[in-house]
Amino acid sequence: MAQLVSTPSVNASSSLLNPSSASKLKPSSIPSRFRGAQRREGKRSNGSSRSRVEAVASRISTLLPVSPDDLLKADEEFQKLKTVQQRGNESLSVWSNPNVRRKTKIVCTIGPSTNTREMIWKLAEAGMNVARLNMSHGDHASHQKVIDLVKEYNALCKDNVISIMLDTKGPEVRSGDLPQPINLVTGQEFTFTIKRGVSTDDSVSVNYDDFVNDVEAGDMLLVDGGMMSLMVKSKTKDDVKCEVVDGGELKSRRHLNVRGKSATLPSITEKDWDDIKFGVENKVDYYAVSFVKDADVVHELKEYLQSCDADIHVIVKIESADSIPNLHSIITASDGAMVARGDLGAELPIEEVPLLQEEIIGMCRSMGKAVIVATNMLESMITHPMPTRAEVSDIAIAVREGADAVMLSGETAHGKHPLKAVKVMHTVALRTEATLDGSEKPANLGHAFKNHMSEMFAYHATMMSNTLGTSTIVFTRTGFMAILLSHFRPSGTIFAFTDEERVRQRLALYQGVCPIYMQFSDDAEKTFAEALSYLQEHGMVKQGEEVALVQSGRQPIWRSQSTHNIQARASCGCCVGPVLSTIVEFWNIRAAKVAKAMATRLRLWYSSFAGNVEELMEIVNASNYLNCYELISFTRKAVENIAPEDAAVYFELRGSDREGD
Ligand SMILES: Nc1ncnc2c1ncn2[C@@H]1O[C@H](COP(=O)(O)OP(=O)(O)O)[C@@H](O)[C@H]1O
Ligand SMILES: C=C(OP(=O)(O)O)C(=O)O
Repeated sequence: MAQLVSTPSVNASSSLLNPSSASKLKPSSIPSRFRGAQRREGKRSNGSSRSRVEAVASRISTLLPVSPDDLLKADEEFQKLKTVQQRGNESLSVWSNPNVRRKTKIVCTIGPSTNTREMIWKLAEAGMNVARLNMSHGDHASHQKVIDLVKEYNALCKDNVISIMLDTKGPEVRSGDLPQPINLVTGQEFTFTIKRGVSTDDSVSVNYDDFVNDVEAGDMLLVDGGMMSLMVKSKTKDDVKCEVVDGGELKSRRHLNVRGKSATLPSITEKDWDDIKFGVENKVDYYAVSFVKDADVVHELKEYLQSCDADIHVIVKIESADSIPNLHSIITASDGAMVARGDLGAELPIEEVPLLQEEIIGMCRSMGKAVIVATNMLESMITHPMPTRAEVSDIAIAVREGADAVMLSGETAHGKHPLKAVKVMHTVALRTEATLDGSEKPANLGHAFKNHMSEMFAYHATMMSNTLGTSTIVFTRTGFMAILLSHFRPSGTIFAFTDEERVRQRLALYQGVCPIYMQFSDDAEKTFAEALSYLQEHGMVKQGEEVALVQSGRQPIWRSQSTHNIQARASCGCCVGPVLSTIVEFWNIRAAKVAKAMATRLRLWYSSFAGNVEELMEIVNASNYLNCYELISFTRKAVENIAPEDAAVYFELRGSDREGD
């Protein structure tokens, strides 16, 4: 069951997000598709917005979509409505905690610079949402310590939560350990050998025996994605002899890629299976699986996880040349993807990376999967306290392209300025988000979800909360509906209340989701009241602010017999009693038949709304598609015409579908 509620919102200030700071932008400095906030500002000061809202709303109510063309026209009208309505109370601005207000999440790789209690705490307070453990480095004992520290933080800190992501080493090829860095000079001869433990001035071990078989004379070897490069000249049984093309300092355990080739090892190696078991024992939230080449490996891992009853989500790292032809099936099989630009830009020509980034983000967004952009985002901050301008732009682009999260690697693992790097990422993401017109019609996820009813439900809930300018509160036991809502990218925050600690921890990765643990009461009103007072106590929602309530679940908290339920409410101050309720329930209404079933099964209860009931019924009777436009225009009229304390309007549609989350 799912449910949506709404009530009037209040502005809160934030240096980056308040309307006055947004209006300081020069119009010409923002591309047109990002000017929504400005358009709204301009219109807001332009006379009575309420009467214009009414005018547009009434036009919408006469334009009932009965064909695809009508839907387009209705959409145009809907866009006009959005530009004139009051949205000074952007729900983004109500988050007092930096982690909460920002929508794009930050993944931090934990390493020698950050693996202490003090640094984990400081990273979390600076904005880290996900702690990444790179199994290419460290041992189980050192990773165990970090996992324990993050869990300790999560247990103590009720209003912030950090996910744990275990990143497998995969079939990567690395040079061996060195007592000290070797200086490679352009033009010199240098040998990589499969013999173990070699480190001289002109040779070093590699960790992969088939390296000699995989490379040919003429291949270009890239160290650390191209920081240094060597041309293969010849090979023997054990050695690959090279000439240094671009020299530099070779340190311990550096990445080696052969330009244009993937290693022939399986994606999950024996070491990876060991690390995966370690992840199961420690109940991590995510695996980031390195060098995935096809969907089979994801199915294999998921089967294994199911066999040991481990509820861990799988993020595929897109970094192998071989993965590109199989992108669609790989992402379909997974819970999300990481654009691992380091290896991707080594296996493929570097100029392909931004194009692939955009394509992978787009694919994940259309398939309802999480997506992370990784590597080199603030690389210069490993040594410098300030980022380059190009790095700042890189973060902004990932945010605009719609990534769920952006990732820091060496910046937080072994950099000199880990906290500054997180703060820069936080500020740039937040600033960029403030220019995005989040009130756009939500993305259509097509048939990405098996549970089509839930998808449609989340779509309309998003539409309604965007139009009314509210945050969303979702009650979820499995996280499903919170994740679904996140994929539709509502303009307001998604406050996800869950009674499962694991779900709370997992949801930290998802764009726009603020996960909160709460025990659900059998009494739905009590649960609502507790959720609202939690948000008010924590300064996340102000008294009188509009909120939208959405509920979903096989074990619903709202009404035991229903599956889906949208409700729009207006509350006065901290009063949670319904002032305006619009409840739409779907039961066994298959997608194609939704419209008719909804209209014919509609029932209406009302009090103090006599004036508009006839009009409402006209809308409903004339329409064979009761959709969000009508709900919204109806809701707005009701809000504007009724004294909030005594209105109670409630209409309901029923079917018998039992799907849910
Ligand atoms: N757990 C760890 N222990 C020691 N060093 C680490 C650890 N994690 C990361 N690092 C260091 O931080 C660097 C950057 O991290 P990352 O990008 O995740 O690694 P890599 O690029 O080597 O795969 C690594 O190359 C390594 O030097
Ligand atoms: C994120 C990446 O993977 P890793 O840090 O494990 O090399 C990458 O290659 O960009």
